[in-house]
Amino acid sequence: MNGGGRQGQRSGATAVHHQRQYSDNFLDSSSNGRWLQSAGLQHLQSSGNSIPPLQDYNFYGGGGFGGGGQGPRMFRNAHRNFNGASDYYMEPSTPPGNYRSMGQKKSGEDSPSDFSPGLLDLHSFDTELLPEMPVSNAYDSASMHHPVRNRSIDDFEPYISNNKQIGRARGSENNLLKSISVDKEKSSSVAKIKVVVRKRPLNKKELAKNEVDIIETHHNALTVHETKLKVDLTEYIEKHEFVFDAVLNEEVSNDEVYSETVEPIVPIIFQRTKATCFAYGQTGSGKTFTMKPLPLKASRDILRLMHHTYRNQGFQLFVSFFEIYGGKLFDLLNDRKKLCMREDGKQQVCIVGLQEYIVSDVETIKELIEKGNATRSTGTTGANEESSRSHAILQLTIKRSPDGNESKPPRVVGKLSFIDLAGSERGADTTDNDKQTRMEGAEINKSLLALKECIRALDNDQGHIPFRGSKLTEVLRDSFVGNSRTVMISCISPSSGSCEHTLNTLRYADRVKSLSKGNNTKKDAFSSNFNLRESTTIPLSSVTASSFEDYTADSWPEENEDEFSPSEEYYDQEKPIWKKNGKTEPYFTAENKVKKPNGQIKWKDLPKVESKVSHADEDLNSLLQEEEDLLNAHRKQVEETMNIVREEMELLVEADQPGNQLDDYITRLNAILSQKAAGILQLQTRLAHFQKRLKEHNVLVESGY
Ligand SMILES: Nc1ncnc2c1ncn2[C@@H]1O[C@H](COP(=O)(O)OP(=O)(O)OP(=O)(O)O)[C@@H](O)[C@H]1O
Repeated sequence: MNGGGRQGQRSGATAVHHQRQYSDNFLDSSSNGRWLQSAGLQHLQSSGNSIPPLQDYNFYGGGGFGGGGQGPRMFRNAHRNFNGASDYYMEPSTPPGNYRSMGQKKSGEDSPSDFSPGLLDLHSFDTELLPEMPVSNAYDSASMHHPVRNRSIDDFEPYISNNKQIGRARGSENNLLKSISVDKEKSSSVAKIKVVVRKRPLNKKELAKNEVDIIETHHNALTVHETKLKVDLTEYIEKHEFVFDAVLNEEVSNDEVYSETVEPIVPIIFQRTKATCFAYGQTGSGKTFTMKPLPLKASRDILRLMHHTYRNQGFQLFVSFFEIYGGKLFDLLNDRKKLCMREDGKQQVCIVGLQEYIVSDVETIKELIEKGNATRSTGTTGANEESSRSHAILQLTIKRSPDGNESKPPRVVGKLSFIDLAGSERGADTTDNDKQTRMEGAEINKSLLALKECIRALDNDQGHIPFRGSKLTEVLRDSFVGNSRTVMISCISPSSGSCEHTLNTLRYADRVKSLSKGNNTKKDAFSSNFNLRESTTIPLSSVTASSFEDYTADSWPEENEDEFSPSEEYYDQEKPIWKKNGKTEPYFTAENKVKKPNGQIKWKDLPKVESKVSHADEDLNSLLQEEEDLLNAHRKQVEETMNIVREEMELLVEADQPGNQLDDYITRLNAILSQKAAGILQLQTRLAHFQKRLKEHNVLVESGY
């Protein structure tokens, strides 16, 4: 998680050792601010604006949701004032307040609602009166469960009118309201899973190390330019191409990120849907920077809807905020009270004791978010000075009393969850870290591994999805099943030094993308996995370090739309392998003369019998092309397998701590690898067959047939 401005502690933040300090300094998200920031000159940025724009994440202080800013970090390693393994799991700093266990529920009140459960379903609480909660001394402004004040949209105006982007805010409001009133049904057309990639700018550290930007973005696609070494140690560039639902480059503001990701799903949560937005990526890639402003922007839109479109319909908005740290749950709005996660009889996840606050204005939500962020666990990693060491989950829940009868306890209508995942680090990056950080890393990697297992299981249409592998996956369960919407924001660093991490993140994102509705056929899923039309070999000497764009324009071969797709070939092995645009074609036709991926033809390999039979060239070329495509598919298989092995091994090594049950993972990994090995063997057999045919063909041509 990113360090935020922390020059003065806000009055609302209770001063406990793990809390962050805040300042109202912020970096303008205007292009000027961004320029200064990316140039490492943020200290030159004016901090005199006392009322920053609502949409500026930096207004909300330090890291975590709503935080930001670049001020000096006063509390480094905030959660590490203790040493040694025995102190690893931090206990809540205050005793439980109004703790109410599942067992205390009155029987018969657990009536099922007629809507689908939300993430971290709180049905057990929704169907009974919410507990009376004390108003925190340190947090008076956030009145808990006070009646909705029924503020109208006009209540927001004074705040917004101070905002230099008022026009934009109103525009956005109009868009939102219009889109809902015109067609509520449209909400059902929002993609079930949307995968967005966000690239951050190079940071000071990377620039100082002369690292270059290796990510080229274009619309919803991006290309990673990976520098590799041949066996003779000459360098070449390998291109990896990916396509996602959206690709946001370093120029894109947090406002635009919101419009692209969360804004479209806000109206849906009034339609009995649960939605989740989570950020994934290596440590320091920009997850917190991206996630922080989203909940506040979303709650502003939710409140607008409640005050306009759904005025007087009895909707209420609740906020809760907790973290998963060291495999345990802590309430970030209740002095890190330790929470229990339980499954009810309907396999719905409940978080027992989680404090919810009823809110009716943006200010209160902002303060709650600040409070939660201040309480969140952070530490320093090799790649990020102030890294999120926990998964933070902020939930906005809409509830309503059944039949509009306010004497009845409100029930969940919909829920929007924001998950800022802790950053993953490879074992290789963690050598400088202390024991505490390494253990945190192990726990984080274990949960990310479990998440990956779930995604893989869903991808493979496995009957059993191992959601119970970690607390994180239990929490995320509802994001992937049932009536839900999920937005995954994959954050990537542009730097050459992070290439391997970036490719891992993008492959992970690609896997999640393949779960998306309308995109979930095996073929699509796997062809998306094979978006990696890599392996364009180019001498590095001809590439200027900073300008891949120029290089692409001038020297790189055009992508051929008709290019053979090895993915289809491999995963659809019952069909003939020669396919163009999805159509099967005969092996030996003149039309099959397809450019090689690198635009070259290996004429020197061709036998010297060309002119005797006119169509022999074409046949031969087709055969050679087929052979080459097979080789490419084979190479990709091997590479993919190696990537899986490397990735998994790193995660396994990191997660291999006493108490972690890794047998399951290892068994599953073995199964995956066996499957891959079988695929490779099959390709090798086919390749041998082709080589035999090629030989026969040469014999025929040489003998004049
Ligand atoms: N799009 C961006 N534009 C400008 N700066 C960015 C952007 N994304 C991230 N940064 C900066 O990069 C640094 C790391 O970002 P951040 O803390 O969000 O990473 P993270 O992925 O949350 O890391 P961790 O997982 O370790 O918590 C911060 O200084 C942040 O301000």
